[in-house]
Amino acid sequence: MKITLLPGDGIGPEIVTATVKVMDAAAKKFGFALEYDHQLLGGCAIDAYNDPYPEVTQKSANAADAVLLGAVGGPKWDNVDPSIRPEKGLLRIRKDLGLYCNLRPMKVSRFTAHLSPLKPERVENTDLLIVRELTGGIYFGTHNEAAMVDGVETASDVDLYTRPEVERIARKAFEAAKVRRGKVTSVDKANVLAESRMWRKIVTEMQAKEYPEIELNHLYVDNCAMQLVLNPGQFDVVLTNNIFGDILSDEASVLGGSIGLLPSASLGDGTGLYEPIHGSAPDIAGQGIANPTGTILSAAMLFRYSLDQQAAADAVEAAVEKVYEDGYRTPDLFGEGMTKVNTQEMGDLVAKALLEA
Ligand SMILES: NC(=O)c1ccc[n+]([C@@H]2O[C@H](COP(=O)([O-])OP(=O)(O)OC[C@H]3O[C@@H](n4cnc5c(N)ncnc54)[C@H](O)[C@@H]3O)[C@@H](O)[C@H]2O)c1
Ligand SMILES: CC(C)[C@H](C(=O)O)[C@@H](O)C(=O)O
Ligand SMILES: [Mg+2]
Repeated sequence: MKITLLPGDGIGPEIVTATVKVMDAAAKKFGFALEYDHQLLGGCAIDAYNDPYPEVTQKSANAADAVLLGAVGGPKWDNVDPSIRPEKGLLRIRKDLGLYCNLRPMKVSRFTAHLSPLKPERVENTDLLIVRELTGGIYFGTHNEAAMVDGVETASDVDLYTRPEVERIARKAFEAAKVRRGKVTSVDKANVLAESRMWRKIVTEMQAKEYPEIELNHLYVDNCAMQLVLNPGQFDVVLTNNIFGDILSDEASVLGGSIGLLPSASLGDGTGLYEPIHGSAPDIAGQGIANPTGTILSAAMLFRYSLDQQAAADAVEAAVEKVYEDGYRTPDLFGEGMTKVNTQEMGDLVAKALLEA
């Protein structure tokens, strides 16, 4: 099976290297072959091709069974033309592969709940899935960069959704809720935004017509941000648009102790892309201390959704659990009585636990 590897920038190459060890261990154990094609995306691709999503990467990704991404971006490219920023490369690959559905599961682990910024008893029952629309909304509306309009410097971004875009992502959320705990919370800003009012209307109609067995409630995004801290256990599936999903998933991630733990799957009708939810962490890049767990768990999602290797997916997740149970931690989660490990040691430990299970 062909996997395009896009390590990207900052800590990206470190966490992807650690994850490949785990993927290789899983392939060995479950008897399938993985063929990797390393390509460039983001800042490193700007340096090499003056293009954050060069043609060679496009060809590889489109031909692959799945794509594994580290992260892109960093201060080195902060002042490049906005049309070729590293992040633009990420948006382009999402659009090119038609990855409208971004799944960001957040389950607080019993091994890290005590490191949550909240009291452990407040977070220990948290098990939610953010279903984020990924190829529409304000990220993909017209961007007018700052320019003088009537003598005033002005910039704007258009927030646009169509009915089919809302319906297909809402369907993913309702279907996910069916095999979870049967509840969808749709998050919008319908008290202010026309886009949100249409979103809420469509989601409400779909629940009534097609998913009466699913419990649906709506929250404004500001209230949702507060509820995530106050009572995260109330959420099952959180359905939301591109920008709110981006913000709420970083907020939710840290309830379990570190943003380094959260994986994601970006799915459409073709090749899927898998990446941790965090960025290139320039502040710790090159030190070998980044937590690769979110990327390793993204590889588990890759096995599950793109390669149909369910046993391998379960085994990767179980191996991560075992390594945490045994007390190994990267510095972001290090505490009393734990054994401190670096990025590559964490990858080695998970690979070993998987092979020995
Ligand atoms: N999917 C992506 O490629 C992606 C996602 C988010 C941000 N970015 C980009 O990354 C760059 C940096 O963004 P930022 O600093 O706002 O967010 P970030 O997620 O890179 O970092 C935020 C904080 O979390 C820490 N952190 C992140 N991942 C970690 C890990 N695996 N282990 C331990 N600590 C970790 C960082 O050290 C930092 O303190 C920007 O250029 C941004 O656009 C890329
Ligand atoms: C880097 C950026 C474009 C990206 C996003 O906003 O989608 C990131 O923050 C994410 O969460 O994947
Ligand atoms: Mg983000």
